[in-house]
Amino acid sequence: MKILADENMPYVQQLFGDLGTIETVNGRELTPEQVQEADVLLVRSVTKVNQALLALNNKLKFVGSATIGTDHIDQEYLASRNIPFSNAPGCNATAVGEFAFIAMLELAQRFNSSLKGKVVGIVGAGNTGTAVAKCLEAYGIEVLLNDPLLQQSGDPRCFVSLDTLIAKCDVISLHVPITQQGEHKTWYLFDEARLNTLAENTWLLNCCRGEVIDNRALIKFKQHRDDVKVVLDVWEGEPNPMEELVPYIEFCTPHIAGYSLEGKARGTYMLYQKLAEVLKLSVSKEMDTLLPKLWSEQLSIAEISSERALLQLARFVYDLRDDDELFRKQFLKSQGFDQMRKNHTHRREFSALKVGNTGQTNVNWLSNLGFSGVEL
Ligand SMILES: NC(=O)c1ccc[n+]([C@@H]2O[C@H](COP(=O)([O-])OP(=O)(O)OC[C@H]3O[C@@H](n4cnc5c(N)ncnc54)[C@H](O)[C@@H]3O)[C@@H](O)[C@H]2O)c1
Ligand SMILES: O=C(O)[C@H](O)[C@H](O)COP(=O)(O)O
Repeated sequence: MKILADENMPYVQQLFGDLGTIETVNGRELTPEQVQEADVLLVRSVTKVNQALLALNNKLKFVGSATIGTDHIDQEYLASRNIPFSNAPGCNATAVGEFAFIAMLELAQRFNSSLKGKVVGIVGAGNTGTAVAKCLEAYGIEVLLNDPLLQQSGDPRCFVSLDTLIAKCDVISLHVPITQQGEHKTWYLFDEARLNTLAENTWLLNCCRGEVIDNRALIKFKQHRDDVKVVLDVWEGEPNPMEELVPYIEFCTPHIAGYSLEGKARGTYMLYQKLAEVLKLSVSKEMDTLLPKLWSEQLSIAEISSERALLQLARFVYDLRDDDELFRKQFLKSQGFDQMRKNHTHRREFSALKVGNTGQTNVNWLSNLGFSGVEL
């Protein structure tokens, strides 16, 4: 069996090695000729899987995408050819949640403000939006949710309209899929008109898909609204963000909010489980055996006495400033955006850090935030 896998997918050899021959490929540049002989195709978000890509292949038994988003997959076409497909819902939700939380702490530090006391609005309350809310609520932040689809489906949480969220929130974090049709389409959800409704001093974060914000309109908006601060992990026209936009953005990253080691491993592992199901094989491998051990058992804290101290702890896990600095140096170079993604050192999730409590009792909330080993 020939298994074609994106080169940016960790643990493919360990999980799929027994099942066939693995060939790794540059997902962005994959051609129909390369796919021709594949029995299994494992991709990430940069590969458009459609009729054009699969035109020469008549033996494909499974397509898997180790991602949450599925906008790069023509699922109707796969179904028409009876090719089973699976993505990896939720695989990197914790990574995105922690990324957005850390970015908010960084913004607070940069603008001599405090995240504590702000109201945060989450647009799209699925896996990643809920993961952000979990971090914020653990830290005692008030969160408002907007998700008309979940609201209509009877989700028992409390929801508000997007207009109310914009009016009431100091911080807005976007977590919707990209959709181009229907009543709740998200393409340019934040267009010029909506950007102009943002309250003074709003912080806006986008960790979902670039085209949820009209990036040209954002440039125009920022030219006269310096009070609004923006964090972008995703960009219209990836891998080529608009050059004029970058100077207006507080923290820039190349679509790596979901790039925790755990998140990527979970993505590959979920495809392994799905392929085993499709091929009627038993699942013989455990995900936990793939990951390195807990990161540190040494870190003992008396208490997190201030938001600054919390940021220090967060930076120990992931220092967003490093990626931002590298992004500004690299994004205009040929393949700069993709090289940064390819070479990204996977950060660990909070759960990989075992924090020892040296006796104080007021650090219990850190375990709600996701850290391991915090005890009363
Ligand atoms: N930056 C990254 O690395 C990264 C990582 C993971 C996911 N993503 C992106 O984030 C998206 C969301 O991921 P998820 O796991 O939370 O997906 P999800 O499907 O669990 O949740 C998305 C939610 O958005 C809601 N929604 C859809 N249209 C909406 C609208 N117009 N207004 C408000 N809510 C709306 C849906 O009802 C759903 O509950 C993915 O589709 C993917 O494109 C990016
Ligand atoms: O949809 C997702 O899960 C993310 O956007 C994904 O993690 C992006 O990373 P990529 O698949 O492009 O490596």
